[in-house]
Amino acid sequence: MQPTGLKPAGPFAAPERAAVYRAINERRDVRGQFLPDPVDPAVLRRILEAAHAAPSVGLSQPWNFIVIRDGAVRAEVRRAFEGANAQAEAMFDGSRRALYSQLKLQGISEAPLNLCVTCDRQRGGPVVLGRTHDLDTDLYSTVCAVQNLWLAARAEGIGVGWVSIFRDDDLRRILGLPERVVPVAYLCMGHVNTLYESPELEIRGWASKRPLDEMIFADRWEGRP
Ligand SMILES: Cc1cc2c(cc1C)N(C[C@H](O)[C@H](O)[C@H](O)COP(=O)(O)O)c1[nH]c(=O)[nH]c(=O)c1N2
Repeated sequence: MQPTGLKPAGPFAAPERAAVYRAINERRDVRGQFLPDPVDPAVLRRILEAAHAAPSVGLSQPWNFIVIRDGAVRAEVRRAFEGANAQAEAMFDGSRRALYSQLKLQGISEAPLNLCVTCDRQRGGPVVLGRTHDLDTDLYSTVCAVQNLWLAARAEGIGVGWVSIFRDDDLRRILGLPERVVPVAYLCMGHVNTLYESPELEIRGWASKRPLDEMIFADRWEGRP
């Protein structure tokens, strides 16, 4: 007799597996391909349900989703990006700086929907199972929710672009976040007709994908000390 709550768990049927891997492999970070069409609330709901189904430390579910449609708020966020991006550009030298200045790194105003995924660092109380020795596991949990969201959005034909070039204080002020709440991911979202076949940063010559075999070590760290 199986204990209550268990159900059979075998591999998915081949087309279902293919769909999962397709979503993973065809997910892209979107900056410039957003269409102005609004995102259907039912579609957004499914995408947020996917995010909310993510694993979380001690089942603390530390995330919130701030849904931003207001153009005035987006304009303010866009200004915050411009300020931080000017600082960012100055951190690179020579030809890297020139290339950086040509990259489009956000679609805040073009995307009809922006979403800030936050992490409440006090969710679940003072002691959370699994977070007792690594306080950042609530942040890792929130990132799991972001990845679920990103994959579900791909399956729905909704592009997502993550923007992290902000001064923390700016986002906090604009979105009215209390001290205990961390803005983990600022996402631009909207319908897309086309997506790049590989990461745009690779196509534009900024960075390239590394082979998986370089990433796999056996038993111990095998890279540079
Ligand atoms: C935590 C974090 C933060 C950012 C990003 C991603 C992640 C995970 N990415 C997107 C990033 O550049 C992109 O994921 C990689 O280049 C790989 O491309 P694909 O996502 O596979 O298309 C990103 N992109 C961008 O244009 N502006 C940004 O500020 C950021 N910030």
